[in-house]
Amino acid sequence: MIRTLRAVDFRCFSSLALEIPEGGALFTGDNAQGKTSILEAVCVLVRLHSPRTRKLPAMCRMGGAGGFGIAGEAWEQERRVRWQRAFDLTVDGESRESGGGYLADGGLIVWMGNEDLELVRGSAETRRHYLDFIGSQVEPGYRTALARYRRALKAKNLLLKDPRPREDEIRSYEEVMISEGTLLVEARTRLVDLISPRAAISQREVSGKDEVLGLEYRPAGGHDLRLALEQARERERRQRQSFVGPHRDDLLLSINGLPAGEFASEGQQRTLALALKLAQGEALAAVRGNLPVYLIDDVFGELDPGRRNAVMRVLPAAAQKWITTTHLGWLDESAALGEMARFAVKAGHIATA
Ligand SMILES: Nc1ncnc2c1ncn2[C@@H]1O[C@H](COP(=O)(O)OP(=O)(O)OP(=O)(O)O)[C@@H](O)[C@H]1O
Repeated sequence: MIRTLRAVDFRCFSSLALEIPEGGALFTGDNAQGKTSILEAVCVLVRLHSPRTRKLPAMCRMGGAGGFGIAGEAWEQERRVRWQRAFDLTVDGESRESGGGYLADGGLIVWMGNEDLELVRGSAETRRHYLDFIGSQVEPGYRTALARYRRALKAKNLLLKDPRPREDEIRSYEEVMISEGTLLVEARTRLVDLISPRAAISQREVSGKDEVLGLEYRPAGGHDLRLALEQARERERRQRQSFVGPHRDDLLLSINGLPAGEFASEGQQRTLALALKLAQGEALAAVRGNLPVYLIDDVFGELDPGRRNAVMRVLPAAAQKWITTTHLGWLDESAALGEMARFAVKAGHIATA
């Protein structure tokens, strides 16, 4: 878990210093005061990644020196991230030369935010990312298989666009796609088996109703990628595009047997997105043997008070939670929140609430 967080010139904060108890913290404040930025800083400190942007300069405080720094004690290591055109990373005072080296012994986090609604409403790509994120954390070899598959796919697509495609070369890239793609399909099948029952329970608990959640993994090339590629060969050559393989997979989501993106109410869709993230957290905890830190960014606004309080109850009691919300009037104070600090956030300043 995370004990301290410090930041300099990050988003709207010229400087920020927090001590967080085991249970976590609740951050309240009006819109545009800096609540999300605090959670984003944690995400960058732990995973070198922001769920809001891929553009690192966007995180440097406007009017600052053109860089940012974030540091803190996370999982008993003192981590420090500095960025100014490039990363400067240290763990316990030792420099880490690469992002991979920095991340190798970092902790686990689960980000829950309103943008998760895209998991239900958005394209299949969002759901593939969701699976890939879990796969990379819990399946040995997943990240490597994905990288090799993507490289081979890119090369094949380039060759298909060539006015005189070289069939031998295309076939050799297809061999890589078949071997790595088969690993991905097998791993994604296992992941969906791991997540499904957990997500289904969360859906019922958060909704407080008998909402039956269905997750169905749909591999675009079926379970026999070689056969699927053979069958698609003519069409792929004609249209100069790759149509089959894990880059076209989807995860079909349904509630009470109906496709969730088209039929579920907004509240049900939001609950489903939360259920997927709660399942992600449980899957990470089950396989890796330690609890992730939950970063929960203002997901409550659009849920009815029953569902809001149910989310609080369903979150693992022992996990550290960092929660932002515009107000706490709805919170059932009798819920076992554990020891959580409370802060009020106003115009880039934080005060104990
Ligand atoms: N690089 C930056 N430098 C300075 N300010 C920034 C930067 N990026 C964003 N901001 C501003 O920081 C403020 C806080 O943004 P943040 O998203 O953290 O607010 P929030 O409290 O989570 O709001 P909401 O409740 O609306 O989600 C906003 O006014 C935003 O425009």
